[in-house]
Amino acid sequence: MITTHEQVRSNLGVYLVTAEPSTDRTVELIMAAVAGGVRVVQLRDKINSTDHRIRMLRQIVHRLAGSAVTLVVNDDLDAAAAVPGVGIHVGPDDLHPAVARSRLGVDVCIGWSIHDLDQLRDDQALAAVDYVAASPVWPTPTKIDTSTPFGLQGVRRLRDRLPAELPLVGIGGIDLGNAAEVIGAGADGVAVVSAICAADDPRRAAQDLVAEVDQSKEGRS
Ligand SMILES: Cc1ncc(COP(=O)(O)OP(=O)(O)O)c(N)n1
Ligand SMILES: Cc1nc(C(=O)O)sc1CCOP(=O)(O)O
Ligand SMILES: [Mg+2]
Repeated sequence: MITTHEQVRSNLGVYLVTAEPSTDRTVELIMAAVAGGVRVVQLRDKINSTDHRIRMLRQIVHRLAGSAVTLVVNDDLDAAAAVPGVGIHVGPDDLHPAVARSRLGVDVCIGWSIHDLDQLRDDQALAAVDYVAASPVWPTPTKIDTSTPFGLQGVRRLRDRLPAELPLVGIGGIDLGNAAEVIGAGADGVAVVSAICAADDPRRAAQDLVAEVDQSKEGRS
């Protein structure tokens, strides 16, 4: 039996977090990114309603049928619970990951943002999640209410202190020019919004990032 940690690890990686708000164009953007090699996707839309997110998730699940892509929704437990196969990403100011796990079961992916190393004392949270995110690695105009950036040294420290089996992704200010450094610091993947969503050719942007990340991971092993 493959655990969701192992599945998520094998799908990382480049992790697409969608730009807000979500529309039909978001679904096409996800398909382009997946065609470019992305295997983990988060629908992030804090503007629209749960009903809207559920409709978006159903469309995305339908279009991704038969693929092994990991799909999560940001923050919204009711939306995740309404659509089989959809997991959730939560931060320290959201519901606790153990609450999400008890509602969603063991077969979907649950991710958790780490804003500071003190959160590593929360054994229940670490036991409930399939990956953690270093949040943020660098400052980003895409989300301005972040905590103090980890930087590469912070990512290394976080990797050293995490349970070895728990995948780590970096998020915040990551693009083709610096993704390799985040992987070099010990991350298993990079999560991006603008590097794919703001690209003229999202499929090509995803492909280039995936190639860069894959090459950096090979160089590490
Ligand atoms: C992969 C990933 N990492 C971090 C975040 C940020 O989560 P959070 O701190 O809860 O902030 P919001 O996204 O809810 O504004 C994320 N969404 N995805
Ligand atoms: C959704 C999100 N969460 C962050 C965190 O630090 O927790 S940073 C972020 C946005 C990342 O956007 P971009 O790739 O354009 O920098
Ligand atoms: Mg959140």
